Amino acid sequence: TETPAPDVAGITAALNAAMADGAPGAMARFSGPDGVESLTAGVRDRATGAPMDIHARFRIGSVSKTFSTVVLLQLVDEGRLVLDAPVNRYLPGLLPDDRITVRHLLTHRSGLADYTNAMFADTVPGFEAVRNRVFTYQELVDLSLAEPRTTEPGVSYRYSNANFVVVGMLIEKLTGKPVDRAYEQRVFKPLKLRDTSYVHPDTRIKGLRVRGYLHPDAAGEPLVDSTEQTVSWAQSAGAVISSPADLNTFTSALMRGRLLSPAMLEEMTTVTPTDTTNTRFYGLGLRRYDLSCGTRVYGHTGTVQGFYTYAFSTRDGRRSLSAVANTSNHGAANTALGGTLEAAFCGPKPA
Ligand SMILES: C[C@@H](NC(=O)[C@@H](C)NC(=O)CCCC[C@H](NC(=O)C[NH3+])C(=O)[O-])C(=O)O
Repeated sequence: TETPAPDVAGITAALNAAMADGAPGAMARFSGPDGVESLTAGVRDRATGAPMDIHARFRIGSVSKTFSTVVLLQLVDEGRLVLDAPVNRYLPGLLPDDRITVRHLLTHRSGLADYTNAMFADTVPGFEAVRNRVFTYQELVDLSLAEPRTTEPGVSYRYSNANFVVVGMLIEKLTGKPVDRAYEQRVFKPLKLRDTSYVHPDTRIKGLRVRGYLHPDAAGEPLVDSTEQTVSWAQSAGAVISSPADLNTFTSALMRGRLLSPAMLEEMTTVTPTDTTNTRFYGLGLRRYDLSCGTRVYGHTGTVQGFYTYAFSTRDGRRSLSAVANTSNHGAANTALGGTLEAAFCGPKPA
């Protein structure tokens, strides 16, 4: 089937809708057979009024989970660990259930509770309490284990940041190095992702950056500038910094098979439904969205204080979209931003 050209007006409309729904700014970058479309709206800094800039860097939240998954699956490809082995084989005594496997972590089917629900129940106080804190991986795992399991291992999809905290622990145990070295050597450098970094626990976004603004829970309260934080509450589950172009490069290279063996990429893109709409799926650290035109896109979404992100490619890696809005805790803005996917990959709506 021929690939429709992106609906550029539709992408712009989605960015403007995100702003109408409370984002100070938004931007999107589409890369396809006919070239690149870069679209920006609003501001990247409310104090200075500096306009959104397609080259600026921002926190990608859970899109980090796909970076962590790529590193771990490279280790599987190298025979360093086995997907269906118990996590406790590599991290003895860490988890209270030997039935929890590495695959259960990557598919959010481990049953490990997501400690962020309690941590951020009160959005702004919760954020202020941790924005400068530095957690060890073990402290985050302990927070999760203090809550009941959410499913028997492997039985149901239950999204949890704890899964990708354990993925970070596995990477550090198996490589003998901090996780940032693995990201750098195995993904950032080979793909020349010059705007992408993992600087935990440094709180800054270095270079040209987007400032992020957190919506408080109470309507009418002022936005909170949440740009500087350690993101130590997430680390390998959400602390990567990147840019629109680097995210396009990453998801495209992943789908083109530049990062994993064909067999491993097949494992990663083998999905199960995450809801009953039959359009949203999860593989290994990877979402699949089935769009209205039948196109399937693979990537991840991200939500971290002040930033909503989408980063997706088609299965052949020939078309990629990344989009960010510099707000969070405001679902309407996130849904509006998600409209960039249909516009980018399905083209103009039939009249
Ligand atoms: C869902 C998303 N997950 C992620 O990106 C991870 C890293 N983020 C979270 O789990 C949300 C933490 C709270 C954000 C805060 N919300 C609150 O504080 C709510 N009380 C905010 O919106 O900034 C994904 O996988 O797409």
